[in-house]
Amino acid sequence: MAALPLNCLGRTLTPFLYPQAALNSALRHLRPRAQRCLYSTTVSSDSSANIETSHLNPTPDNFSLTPFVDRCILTLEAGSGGHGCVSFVREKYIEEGPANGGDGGSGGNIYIQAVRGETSLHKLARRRLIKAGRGRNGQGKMRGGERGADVVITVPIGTIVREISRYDPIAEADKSERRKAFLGVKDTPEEVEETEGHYRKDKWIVFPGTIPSQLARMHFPALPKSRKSPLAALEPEEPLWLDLDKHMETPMLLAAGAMGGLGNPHFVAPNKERPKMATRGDEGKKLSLQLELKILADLGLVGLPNAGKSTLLRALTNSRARVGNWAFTTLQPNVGTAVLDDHKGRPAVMKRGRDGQLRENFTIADVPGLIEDAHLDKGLGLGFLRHVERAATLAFVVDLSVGDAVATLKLLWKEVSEYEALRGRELNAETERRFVTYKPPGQGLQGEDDGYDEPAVLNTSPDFLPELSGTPISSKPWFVVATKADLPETQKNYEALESYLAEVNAGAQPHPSGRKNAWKRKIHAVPVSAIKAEGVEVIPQLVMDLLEE
Ligand SMILES: Nc1nc2c(ncn2[C@@H]2O[C@H](COP(=O)(O)OP(=O)(O)OP(=O)(O)O)[C@@H](O)[C@H]2O)c(=O)[nH]1
Ligand SMILES: [Mg+2]
Repeated sequence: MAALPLNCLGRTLTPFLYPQAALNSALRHLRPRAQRCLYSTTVSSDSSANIETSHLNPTPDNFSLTPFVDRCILTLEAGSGGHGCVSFVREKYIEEGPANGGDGGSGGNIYIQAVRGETSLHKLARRRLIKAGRGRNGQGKMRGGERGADVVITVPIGTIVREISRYDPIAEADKSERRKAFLGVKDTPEEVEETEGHYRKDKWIVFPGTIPSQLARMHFPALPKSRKSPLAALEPEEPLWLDLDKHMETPMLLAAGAMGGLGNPHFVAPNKERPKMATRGDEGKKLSLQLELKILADLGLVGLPNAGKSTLLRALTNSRARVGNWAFTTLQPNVGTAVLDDHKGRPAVMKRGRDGQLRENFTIADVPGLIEDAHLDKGLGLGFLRHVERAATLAFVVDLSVGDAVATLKLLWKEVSEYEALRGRELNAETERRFVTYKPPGQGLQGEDDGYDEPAVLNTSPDFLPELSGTPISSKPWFVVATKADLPETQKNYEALESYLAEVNAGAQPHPSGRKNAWKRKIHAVPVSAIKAEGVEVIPQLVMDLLEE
């Protein structure tokens, strides 16, 4: 103990108080920095059973499970407008003052914002219906109503928003008017009567205490046109199709609130100085949306069940993913962040990301294991392959202690590339379906031979295009992590894998994906023992190099 250099002891843990901790800290200092798990040097024969439980070899109940939902359907309702007010000036010596009812406040808007730190859609999935606040009614003395409260929906980065349906009362009214104008249909006398001169319960507010017989005698002006909120110009084009793949500093408008009703001063006319009516606020628009989260990690782990993916995630990050010696321990994706520092506050790897920013960390997505025919939705396959689809780089995790590593790698690639082909076919079929076919005039709306046809819109399909992933999976940079290298008799398996990859690199063997334009600049194999955290320290540097490509 006395022979240990004092400067290598922890500053707060003195040997006097914590002899064991000080000893450990000193030993860590004496160990060589890079502990690359090279086969010749660090193969050991003890199995995981002999390794005592630790962060990397936890007991099956030592894990933290964060709620995770990656799809949900939401109904959004923008705020309705408040009603206008019917009121008159009332002061001493002014018995019958002029109208002074304020306008109703506009309804609240609905915004969406993708933020760092959110990882799942479970909170939204639980809510289902999200409503913005209604505008308050106008008040006397020309006081306008307060605006309704806005709502900001925060979603994780990587969320795709698709519109299922929408109901916009103003657009509907507009459409039917345009239709009438096109067909040259005049309003029927009853309709004219209903809009001008008569009371409509759904449109007008009258002076409190007005009795029906007075109502029948009252003359109402023509209904003012519904007003669009000025903010509506900022709404994205319909149908909504958003891929929120970046952190957003400011929220983005999805649905603007409706306008409030007009107070009674709006209806003052030369022969009518004290109008006793105001209009009701408009109804807010309703949107039904489908949200889908496709994790955007820097590194995606692909492997068979029980290969050791979650252990590898634990070794590289602070994650507490569940680890267990059985297949399908992981049932939902885990995302961990690997911090690139040397535990002294300085970066261990200095790299700039694609946006030119210095990277301090990178994210790793551990998804449930793939089995044969995962692309046909066997096992937990298809649901989670889409999280792999958007990872920037891939690590194929191969268990050296079970079966032929080369065959396993080929099987994994087969599943991944079948999935890619499936997506490609879906996309082609959808593109064909969306070609607009010419319809001669006269074959307009079904069942009505009125010659009016909706203007041709390209996006009329109720279900939308599957989104284009940036890069095809086979073009992503990838490497192989050969894990469980601490187990006996895994060396041969690793050597076979290494020589196979050397042949692929040299072009003597085809790429395991079977595609021509697949990425194969220099495919690395990294032997590791995740359970002992040996060999894993080369992975951050490798990932950062690949991310730069
Ligand atoms: N000896 C040894 N055992 C390991 C190593 N990595 C993982 N294991 C063990 O392998 C078993 C499976 O590990 P997991 O990390 O749960 O495997 P997984 O790939 O996440 O499995 P699924 O979630 O079911 O797909 C556990 O018992 C681990 O302790 C390793 O490097 N060496
Ligand atoms: Mg797992």
